[in-house]
Amino acid sequence: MSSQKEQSIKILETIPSFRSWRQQFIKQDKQVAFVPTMGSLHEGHLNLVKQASEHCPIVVVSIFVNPAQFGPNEDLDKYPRTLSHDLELLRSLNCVDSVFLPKVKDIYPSGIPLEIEKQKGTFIEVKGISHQLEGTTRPLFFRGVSTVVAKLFNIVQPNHTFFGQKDAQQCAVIRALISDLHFPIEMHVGATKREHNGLAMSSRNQYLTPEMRNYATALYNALTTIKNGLGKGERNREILLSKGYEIIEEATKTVKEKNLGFELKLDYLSVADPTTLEELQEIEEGKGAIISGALFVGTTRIIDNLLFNCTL
Ligand SMILES: Nc1ncnc2c1ncn2[C@@H]1O[C@H](COP(=O)(O)OP(=O)(O)OP(=O)(O)O)[C@@H](O)[C@H]1O
Ligand SMILES: CC(C)(CO)[C@@H](O)C(=O)[O-]
Ligand code: BAL
Repeated sequence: MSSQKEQSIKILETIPSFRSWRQQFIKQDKQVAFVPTMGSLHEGHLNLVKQASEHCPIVVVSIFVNPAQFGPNEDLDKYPRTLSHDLELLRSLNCVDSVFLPKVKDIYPSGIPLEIEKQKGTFIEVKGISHQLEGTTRPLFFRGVSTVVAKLFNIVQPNHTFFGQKDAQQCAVIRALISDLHFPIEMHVGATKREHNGLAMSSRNQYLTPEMRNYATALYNALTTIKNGLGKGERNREILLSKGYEIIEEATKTVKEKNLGFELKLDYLSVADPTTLEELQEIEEGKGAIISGALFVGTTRIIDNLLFNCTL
């Protein structure tokens, strides 16, 4: 079965061609698993695809760099686009049935200028959990993600969908979107894949030199220290966070002293309620927490999170 899949991976670039291909599995009553991505694939993505293939006989991956989730001053133009390598990787898995590669003009028929005042058409916002944490620095990010994911769900009509824990708030937002819009889709969250030094894999790691990648681990180390503190019974927010700040400060100082030609700058560290995503003042027994953060490594912003006694 696998070598057959390798040969017959269906590359579909239009919505009608995708819909028409999808139709056969409705007739055959075959379940479809869907992994949405922005391409530039790495082990984190591939692991989600493998999990998808364990759940359903049919696996669909989309590759679409979604303009609506980029701010006007973010990296839409330089976001890595490595389509032929991505397809090679997906073929090597022998479990992907179709790769959906929609065009911007088809997903956004009214156009998609990055300035919100100029935008036209339909947008989806999951209120209450889109504007804290990542939403503070990227206020339109989850509106863009929610909109494109809803559109992709309507086109792909998956039975199961797979998202990565690395983007924890995105998982919370998509779970709410599925529930609020009554999509008949079961959501799964795959564990974060990491480099050997702990750095969470991310397409944007390509922007980092090996030295930057080395110092970027300060974020993971800070989150791990906070989680270990919780594990040892510490429940005071300030004490927990201060240990994380210390690690970031030390790395920031070293990078400055060594004059490495870039800076580390902390965006935030957070210990938040897994349901409301609001900051926790006291971490109550049995409640759990999402420990997360974002760090600028030069101009590249990396994110990461760890879960304490909770799931997404
Ligand atoms: N290290 C990882 N481990 C597990 N899943 C991941 C990892 N990185 C990304 N994913 C998941 O893959 C899916 C597609 O993500 P995306 O294409 O944006 O890649 P990315 O590496 O997160 O890129 P970016 O640099 O934009 O953050 C998302 O569900 C995301 O959470
Ligand atoms: C879910 C997603 C594919 C929507 O563009 C993107 O936010 C991502 O890759 O995490
Ligand atoms: N995985 C998140 C996509 C983004 O940062 O735009």
